[in-house]
Amino acid sequence: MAHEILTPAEMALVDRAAIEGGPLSGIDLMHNAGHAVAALILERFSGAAKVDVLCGPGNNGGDGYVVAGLLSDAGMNVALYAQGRPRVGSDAAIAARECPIQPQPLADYEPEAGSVIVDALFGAGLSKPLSHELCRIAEATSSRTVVAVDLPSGVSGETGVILGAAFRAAITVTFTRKKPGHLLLPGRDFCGEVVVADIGIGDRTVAAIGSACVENTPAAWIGHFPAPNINSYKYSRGHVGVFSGGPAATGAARLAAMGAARIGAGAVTLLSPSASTAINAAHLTSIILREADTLEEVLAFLEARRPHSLVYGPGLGAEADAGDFLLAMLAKAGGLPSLVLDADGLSTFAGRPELLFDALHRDGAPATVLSPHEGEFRRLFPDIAGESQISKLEKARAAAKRSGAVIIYKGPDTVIAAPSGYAAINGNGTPLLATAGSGDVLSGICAGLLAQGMPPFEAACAAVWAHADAALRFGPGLIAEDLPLALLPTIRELLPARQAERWNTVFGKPDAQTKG
Ligand SMILES: NC(=O)C1=CN([C@@H]2O[C@H](COP(=O)(O)OP(=O)(O)OC[C@H]3O[C@@H](n4cnc5c(N)ncnc54)[C@H](OP(=O)(O)O)[C@@H]3O)[C@@H](O)[C@H]2O)[C@@H](O)CC1
Ligand SMILES: Nc1ncnc2c1ncn2[C@@H]1O[C@H](COP(=O)(O)OP(=O)(O)O)[C@@H](O)[C@H]1O
Ligand SMILES: [K+]
Repeated sequence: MAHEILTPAEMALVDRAAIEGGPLSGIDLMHNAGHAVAALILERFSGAAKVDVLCGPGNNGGDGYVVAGLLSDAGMNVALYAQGRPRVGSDAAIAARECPIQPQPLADYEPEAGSVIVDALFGAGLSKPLSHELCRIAEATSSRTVVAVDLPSGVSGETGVILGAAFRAAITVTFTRKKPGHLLLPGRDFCGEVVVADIGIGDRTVAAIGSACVENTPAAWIGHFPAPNINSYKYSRGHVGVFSGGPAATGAARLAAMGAARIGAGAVTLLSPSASTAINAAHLTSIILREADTLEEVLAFLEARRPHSLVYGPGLGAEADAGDFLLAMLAKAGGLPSLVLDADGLSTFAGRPELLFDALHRDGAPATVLSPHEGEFRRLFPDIAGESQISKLEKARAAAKRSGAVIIYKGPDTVIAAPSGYAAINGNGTPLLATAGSGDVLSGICAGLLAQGMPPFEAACAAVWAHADAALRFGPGLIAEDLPLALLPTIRELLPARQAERWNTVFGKPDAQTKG
């Protein structure tokens, strides 16, 4: 799969394996990397008055020397500024020797208007915060056009964290695969457009490293995306149960219900306390309404209607009784359908999360997706949230392992992680989603996909991607009520893609394996 995300350490292993396996040597790869960056600059910025190439002491700097030589050969006005000389015998030292331009000391560098700046200071090897001098240069270039080689210097490729300060790139050209720092915030914000260049390392060499992380694109889950069969009927297409809150908080559950219905669940039942029945009835048409005040009434519904998934949390109130009710349901219901816990269904376990985790690890526990935003994550996993050294990716993985559930760790850089450690980082998030109730719709979309038989990790990934894609297509002015209907263009493109995937399967390409 060509959508793996590699940590800098994994990338170094891939580089080494490629060099050892041949036919390309380290300097060949560096030439290819430099070619990719130079070609992009010639394509996009050939009219620039000048190109200033800033080179560091390692192989990132080596790429910079190649870029400088190529652009100069192509007739551009190039100046080179270097910090430190490459280590004798390194590929970067070869590249520096081959470069026809004499480097000037980086300390003398002052950006000029009209120049394009190539940041080839540090990439995967960034090991400490930028010095004061480099912070000054990063700051001085912040309003200029910067093309970053591999990563903007100062961005941690592993975590996306900024070490001291970072260059703000218009375009980042990285090699072979993206790194977490290209997708996780704040790094993503410093990368600008990210271009992944092929420098001659084959997919097999990458696959052999066994990265357990992908970028969340349809390629990661389209093989599991549900499509109705010709003989489907409403309940076989997927039946979702959504728990409604009390009379003052019913909207959240209705948003989830509409999300589930629009993503293709054939039937959605809103389980409503009797006090909320009238208000829910006044707002619902195709969604089925069922009164349920007690655990017995809920269990009777589960027994009689056998829904395929449940949404528990939006609008329920974060008091302890919401959690107690869920635990009782988990203890009593045999073969509970898959479950999406969101919002109050998470917050109700603040201070006692192990009660939930124990229940989810028990034999016969349902497949569960937890979809916390930052605050809910902190309530359920305070120690993991407080770890300053690990990335959002690693936090989501640790939370999934501990809870036994798939985690959708929401935010502008949503991470989805399975208890196995397999994870995806979402790249299509949009601030248009920062609107009240959009998370409720997401929980419904996820439950709708689960009800249609999508495995939990893939359902979570698909829900996150489709949710953001719908928002992007709808555009400014979006509110949560718009989201279910806004899903239609997204689904209309996904279904033919699913069909094409089926044909690939018929012609021998293996169907996607579940990663959950
Ligand atoms: N053959 C290959 O593998 C290929 C590699 N490729 C390219 O190589 C890049 C990785 O190269 P790399 O491993 O040499 O690391 P790089 O980013 O140059 O930094 C290391 C140097 O910087 C120094 N340093 C670090 N942080 C610092 C700071 N804050 N302030 C000051 N100094 C700092 C660090 O010092 P040290 O930590 O040792 O003290 C060391 O000297 C990768 O991003 C890609 O562009 C491509 O050509 C494709 C083929
Ligand atoms: N700035 C942003 N960029 C991208 N996605 C965002 C942003 N802010 C919020 N989101 C997304 O919007 C949704 C908000 O969910 P949540 O915080 O639970 O809101 P609510 O409780 O109001 O429904 C999540 O899917 C989150 O990832
Ligand atoms: K760089």
